[in-house]
Amino acid sequence: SSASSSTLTHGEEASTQGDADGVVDVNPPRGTRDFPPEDMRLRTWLFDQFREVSRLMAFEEVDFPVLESEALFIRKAGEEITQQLYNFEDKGGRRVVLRPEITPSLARLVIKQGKSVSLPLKWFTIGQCWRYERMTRGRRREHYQWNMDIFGVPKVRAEAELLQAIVLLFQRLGITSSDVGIRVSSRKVLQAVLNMYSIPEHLFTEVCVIVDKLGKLTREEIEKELMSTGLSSEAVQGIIEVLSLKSLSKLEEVLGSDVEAVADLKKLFSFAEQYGYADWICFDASVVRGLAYYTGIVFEAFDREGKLRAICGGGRYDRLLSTFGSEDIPACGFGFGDAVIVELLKEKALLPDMSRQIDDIIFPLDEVLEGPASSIASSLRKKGRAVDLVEDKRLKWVFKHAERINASWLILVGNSEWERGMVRVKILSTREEFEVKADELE
Ligand SMILES: Nc1ccc(Br)nc1
Repeated sequence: SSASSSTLTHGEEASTQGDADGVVDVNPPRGTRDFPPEDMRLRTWLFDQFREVSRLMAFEEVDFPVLESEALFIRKAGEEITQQLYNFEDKGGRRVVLRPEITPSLARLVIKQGKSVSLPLKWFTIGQCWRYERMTRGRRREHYQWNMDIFGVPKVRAEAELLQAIVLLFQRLGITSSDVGIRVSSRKVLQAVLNMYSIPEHLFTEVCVIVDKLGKLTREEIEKELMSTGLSSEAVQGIIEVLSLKSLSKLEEVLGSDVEAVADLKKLFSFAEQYGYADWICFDASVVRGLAYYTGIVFEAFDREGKLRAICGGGRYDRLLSTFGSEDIPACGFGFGDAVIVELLKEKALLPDMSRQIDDIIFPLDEVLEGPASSIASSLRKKGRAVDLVEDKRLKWVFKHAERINASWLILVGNSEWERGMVRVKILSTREEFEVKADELE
C-alpha cells in the first residue's frame, strides 16, 4: 500500500532525496497507478481496440491538456464529479484542475473552432481523468477514458451510432449480450413527469442528480433528498413510480404517445433492430446518469451479473455550449473507462495473452564480434524486424531470455562462422539450426 514507504529493490541506497530514514517512497501518489511493461501491453491492446472502433465509426481523434481551467467544471447541481475536483491555484494565481471528464474540453474546442468546423463532427479521444476523493474509500483518483462525441446531429441517429460503437467494442473483446446489457432511457421522461406535477424547470437538473443515486441509496434516502428540494410527497412518489418502469409500452401508457421521450426511444429501439444490436439494449426509466448537462437519451452499460459498477455511460447534451456563453449545438457522447472493463475481462477469462513477442535475438559469442553483431541487428531492424541485441551474458541465460520474450530466431555470431561470412540461426519454435550467410538474413 502506498501508505508505507517501500524500501528500494536490491537494497540500494535511495538515489533521490529520501525521507528521514533515507528511503524514498517508490509507490506512485495515492490513488494513481504505474504501468510496468506487462500492464502497459494490456493497456495498449485495450486502447488499440478503442482506436479501431473509432476508425470503423469514422471518428477523428482529438486531444486536450489534462490541465484545464476550473471554470469549465463549476456547476451548481451537486454532482459528485464537481465535488471531487482535483483543483488548485497555479503559480500565476490561476484556478486550474486536473480534468475530471473530457466533454467540457470537447465543447471548449468546438466553440474555439467556431465556424471553421463543419457539422456534424465526430471526435474521439482517450485521456486520463482525475478526481480528488478522500482516500477513506481507497478508490482510484485517476483513470483513462475513451470518449466518443457527435456534434451537430439533433436526431437519435447520433445515439444509435454511439451505441453501435459501444457494442462493436464489446464484440471485439469477446463480450456478448449475455455478459453485458445497455440500459437506455431519456431525461425527457423525467422532464415529462416534472411537467405533470408542475415542478419548476430550475429543479430539473438537481432532481436528475438525486435520482441518479437510485440503486446506490435506499428508496427512503432518495425520497428524503427529493423532498428536501421542496417537491411534494405526491410528486416524489410519481417520480419514483415512473422511474421504476422497465417497459416502453408501459411508459407510453403513463405519458402518452405524443411525448417526445416516447417518440425518441421508440425510434432508437427501431434503429437498434436495423443495426443488429437490439439484444444488447433495454429500456430502463431509472437511468438518468449523474452529469447535470444531459438533456435527452441517456445510457449505461452494465454487467448482467451485477458485480461491477457501470462499464461506460453517456447521453445527449444539447445545451452544454450555452452554459459556456456560446450558441448551442446539439451533441451527444459517452465515456468508457479503462478499469471496470478490465475487471470484466478478468471475470470472463477474456484477458488476451500479453506476453512479449520479439523477432530476433542477436548474441555475439566473443567481444570482438560486437561490431558485426551491431551491423546485423541494424540491417534486420531496417527490414522491420524487432531485434534484441544481447551481450555480456552466458549462453544459458541467452536461451532462457529467448524463451521468456518469445523470440522467433536466435542468431549466434561466432568467430569460426563469421570468418566465412556466416552466422548460426536457431529457429526457437522447431529447435532447427542453420548456418546462414549474414547478408542474406531477413
Ligand atoms: N470522473 C472520474 C475521474 C477519475 C476517476 Br478514477 N473516476 C471518475
